[in-house]
This record gives sequence, C-alpha cells and structure tokens, in this order.
Amino acid sequence: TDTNGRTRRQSFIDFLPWNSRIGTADSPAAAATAGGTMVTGAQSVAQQNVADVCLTSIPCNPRARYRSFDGSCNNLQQPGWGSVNTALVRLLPAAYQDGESRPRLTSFGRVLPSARLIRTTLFPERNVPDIRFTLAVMQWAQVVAHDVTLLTEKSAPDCCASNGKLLPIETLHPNCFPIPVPANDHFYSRFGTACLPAKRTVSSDDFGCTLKPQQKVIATTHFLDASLVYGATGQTAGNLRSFRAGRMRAQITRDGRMFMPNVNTPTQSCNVATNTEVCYRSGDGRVNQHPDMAVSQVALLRLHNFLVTEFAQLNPQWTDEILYQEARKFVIAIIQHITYNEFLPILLGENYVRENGISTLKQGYSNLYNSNINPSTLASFAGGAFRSLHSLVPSVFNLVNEDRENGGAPTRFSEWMNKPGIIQRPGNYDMFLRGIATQPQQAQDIFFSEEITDLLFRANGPLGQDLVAKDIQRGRDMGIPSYNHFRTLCGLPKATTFDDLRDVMDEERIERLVKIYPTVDDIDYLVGGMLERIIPGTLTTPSFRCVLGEGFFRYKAGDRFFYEYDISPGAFSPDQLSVIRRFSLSTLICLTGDNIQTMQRNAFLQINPGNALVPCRQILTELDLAPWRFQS
Ligand code: HEM
Ligand SMILES: [Ca+2]
Repeated sequence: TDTNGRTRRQSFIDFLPWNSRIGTADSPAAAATAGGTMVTGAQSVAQQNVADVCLTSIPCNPRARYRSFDGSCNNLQQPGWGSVNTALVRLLPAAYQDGESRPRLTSFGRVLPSARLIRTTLFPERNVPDIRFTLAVMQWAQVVAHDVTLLTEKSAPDCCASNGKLLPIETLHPNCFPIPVPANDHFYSRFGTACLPAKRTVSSDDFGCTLKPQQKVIATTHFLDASLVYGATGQTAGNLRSFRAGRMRAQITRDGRMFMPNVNTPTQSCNVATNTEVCYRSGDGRVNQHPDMAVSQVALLRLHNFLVTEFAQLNPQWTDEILYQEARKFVIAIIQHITYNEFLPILLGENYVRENGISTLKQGYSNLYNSNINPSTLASFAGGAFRSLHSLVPSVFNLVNEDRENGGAPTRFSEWMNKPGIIQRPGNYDMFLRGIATQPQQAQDIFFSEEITDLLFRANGPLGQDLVAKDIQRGRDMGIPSYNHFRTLCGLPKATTFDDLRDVMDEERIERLVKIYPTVDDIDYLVGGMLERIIPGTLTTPSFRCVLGEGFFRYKAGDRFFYEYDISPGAFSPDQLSVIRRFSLSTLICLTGDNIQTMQRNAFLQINPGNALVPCRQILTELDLAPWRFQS
C-alpha cells in the first residue's frame, strides 16, 4: 500500500474509476479559479483515470540528465506514464455497446449513421482562406500531433469487396470497420463505391491486458519531446544518429543541402516507382505524408545538426553522446517553447492560456510540475478535439520566392502525398518553407478541402479516402462518448432536445443534425464540437477547448523535463533559458533555410505592416549560444 492508501498492483500501476470531479466541474476555467493553476483540478493519482497497460516496473535513475527515448522514467513514481506503447487516458467512461470494445450504437440500439453521410451533409468542401493566420499554424499543429499521438490500425484483409461494395457483415474480419457510402454520394457513386475501408486500431488487448473497456495504445511517446525527430525507442533513435560528433544521419545533395536519410525500400513506404527515389526516414513514419510535413522535419533535423556543430566549437571536449543529447534537449525545448509561447495562444486564446497556467513565463523557472498529473494523451484529444484542425488543411501548397511571389506552380495536395522528393529540387525547400509562413491557412470552420475529403491518399488514381469520415469513424472505434457527454464535461448544460443546442450552434446547423441523428444523445463528439460556433480570438469551440486545454496542461504539468523547470538534473541554466525564450518559429525558418533572406517576426501571422519582413540576419543575432560553453 502506498502513501495514498491505495493497494499497488504488480502487473500494472493502477486502474481507477472516473474522476468524479471532472464530471461535475462547472467548467475548466471555474475549476482553475477554484483550484489554483489546474485546468481540471485533478489533484492526485487517485483522482485520475490512469490507463492500465500492464506497465512493468522499470528501474529509473533519478539523476539522469536527459530524457529516455521511450518516455519512461519521466515520472519517477510512475515510470511508465507517457511512455511509448502505453494507452491513451480517458476523461469520460468509454462508450462501447458491450462495455468492452464494440463500437457504440444509437439510443435505439441501431447502427449509427454513416460517417461518410455525416461528412458530406454537414462538412462540405469549400475554399475559405484564413484572414489572419498562415499555413504555419496548420503545419505546426500537425508537428505537435505527430509528436504526441500515433494510433496503429490492426491488420486485416481487405475490408471492402473488390467491386467496391460492402462485404456481408458475417464475413467481415473482426478488425474491419468499413464506412458505408450512401448510394447517392456526390462523388463515390460515380465509381460505384459503396464502402470506404477502415480498420480498428491497436488497443490494450493486443498487449495482453485484460482491461475492460479496452484502451487505445499509441506507438509514440505522449510527451511533447521531439519523438517525431528522434524516434520513440532507443532502437529507432540509434538508427537515426550517426554516432559521430553528435550528428543525426542525413543525406546531403550534390550542392550541399541536407535532408533526412532515405528508407531502405522507398517503393514500400512512399508512392514512388523506384527505390532510388526520395522517401525519408525519421522518428515518425508520417514524415512523407505531404511536402510541408517533410519540410518541417527537415527544419528540425537541420536545427539539430547546426547545434552540434556550434556546441562542438564551444566545447571541444564534448563527446558524441553529450553533443547529441544537448542538441536533442535544445530541439525539444524549442518545440515546447514555440508550442506554448506562440501556437497555443492562437489555438486557445491569449486569456485562456494565461488563466489556466499554460502560458510561458518571461523569466525565471516555472513551478507547475506535479508528479500526480498523468501526462498521457487524452483519447478525446487524439480521437476528437485535435483532429478538428483538419479544417485548416489547404488544397495546394504554394512555392514562394524571396519577393513573396509564386516561384513555381502551386503543388496540388493529392498529387504530392507520400512523394516528398519534390522538396529536394533546387530552390524548392526554401520555397515550401516560405510558403508555410506566407500562404494563408484555411479558416477553422465546417468546410474542408476535397483534396482530403474525397482524394486523400489517392496515389495515382482518381479515387481517394475521406479524412473527415475516417475521423468520425475513428471516434467510434476509440469508444469516444457522444457529444452530449462532452458538453457536461466542458461546463455546458446537457442537451435534452436538439433545440438545447442553440446555446452554441446556429439554427441551420441544428436542422441538419436533426435530419441525421435519431436523438441529441447520438451525435458524435467530433461532429458536435465542429458545429459549435468558434470562440472569438481562438481557433476552437467550447467543447473542444476544454479537452485541448486539459491535454496541453498535462503535457506541461506532467513533464518533469519541461524546458521551463529547474527540477531535473539537466535543467537549463537561467542564461540558456533566456536564449530559448527568444527563439521563435521565424528563428527556426531563418536558421534552417538554405538561403532565406527575410522573414516576418511572427511566422504564424500573415505578413502585414505590423508584422513586416525583417532580415534573417537580424533575427538570428538573437541566437547566442555562448551559455552552452562549459568550464571543464
Ligand atoms: C496536412 C494534411 C493532413 C493530412 C493529410 C492528415 C491526415 C491524417 C490521417 C490520414 C490520419 C489518420 C486518420 C485515422 O485513420 O484515424 C490523421 C490523424 C490525425 N491528425 Fe491529421 N492530417 C493532416 C493534418 C493535420 C493537422 C494540421 C492536424 C492538427 C492538429 C492533425 C491532427 C491529427 C491528429 C491529432 C490525428 C490522430 C493521430 C493518431 O492518434 O493516430 N492532422 N491525420
Ligand atoms: Ca512524443
């Protein structure tokens, strides 16, 4: 029995009923005011829903200066928390029809409406550029998403019949969870397609845990710790570094530009014809998904290799290992700093991040760390709220030259999925990078690009997948409770009729919901959250913000190595911390461009008189690495 009076189990750390306080909290903001800095007010291990994934006991070295690769031993009391191959945690009880694993049904016990029907009815294709923000917001959000969550689909034979029809339910493999397409679908009907393939995802059962209901297990570290750059296991990390002078392995083009190394068999991992074509290897398999994703990973790789060169000059005595780990620590800090300092105020609102303890400090160390906070990614975050940002995804990526004009034909999204070689063509890396900081992102709204709603991963054919339909289906696969439960969680009154949704939704959207769902209790979380009005000054809605805020609170308060803390043996010195605090996304872009001359100070905001282009030379003078010089 531990100090909290709970009995410790050997095979897994804990499994406790739902946090009753979360279910009854008025609102995260109210809970925060009542309970100090905390978003939900979760105070102790006993109040949290701790995911059981048969965590084995792991020996930890409390004096370790650097994070482990797999996230273990971050929390010294609960060494498995936040580590790779552990489960997401739930804020609310899972919604499975059998209480274990089978996707929920409607209130009348019927199959839920088709995720594709919902997508085409409620979330049409439309091009609405954002008036304030650049594509950098979208792209940074995806970097964060790939750092903190990675579900894996289970293996199964084809989940749709070869003629595009649904397979009879009796013959369907248990790992299949296909999406039915209505006969009058505006796009797929042309191809006679009645079925979109989708599968169930890996869960606690697959790890030999007899946990009911099942929990989804992710294949990366939950922490915001640059796992997408370095990998989430010691083995992956080892394969990605050169073990010389602290450097990450890289390929250098004939004219001296640096990119990630290639995978061994590009034809297997990318949509390319030969194994001599470009297909990158990095800490996260999604690196090749589209050109701007690959560009983002190149930028982080170049930052690492830049740092080790500088550190080696300051400290000639440093070994490969020290150089590598110090650069890695810096890269992680930069990802955390840009996320909490620049990105989250845009996503959640300036006041919200300040009032809920997730804003950054201007000076000094933060004391937010709380070893009772489970840092794990929330199921409703990965399977709901954070996916709402798929609305920001554009149809094309602009190639932008130094004059901020198009320097080539815009690249159409669906033509360049899983084909990253285009970023290595002369001049293109810089033009994609400038494009990220110049091109407007799509507005956060109920509209999506058809490049991802009909054409996703179409490879070379005319027919692709529907990302939004998949997201809705995924929520059901993950046992995410319906929208009404999240209203209560987030401080809105539970809706008893569709009319009760008027507090956060426009009439015309409610009318469409009524046509689709049998009762107000059946609405999927992602769907209801998307249809709510955006909170002014944010990119989100009430039922999403509370989950996003909780998630980002936990990634900070539950991460012993968070860059603003002085509690880990390898904490930054005050001088180092102030260098990191001056680092912005524009610093990253200026530093890692091949030849980018100018950048606006705030790369997330479109260029305008108040956010004008300034010479990169000027931005980079603020990056002074002298505090990394050590006396031996
Ligand atoms: C830029 C184009 C993007 C594409 C093509 C894309 C595509 C995808 C795909 C195919 C999935 C897996 C869906 C499933 O089967 O469950 C996914 C998941 C996800 N996406 Fe995106 N995405 C994009 C951008 C973004 C952005 C900007 C965000 C911002 C937050 C984001 C957040 C997520 C999250 C949180 C997941 C769940 C990941 C997991 O837990 O496995 N994505 N995305
Ligand atoms: Ca991570």
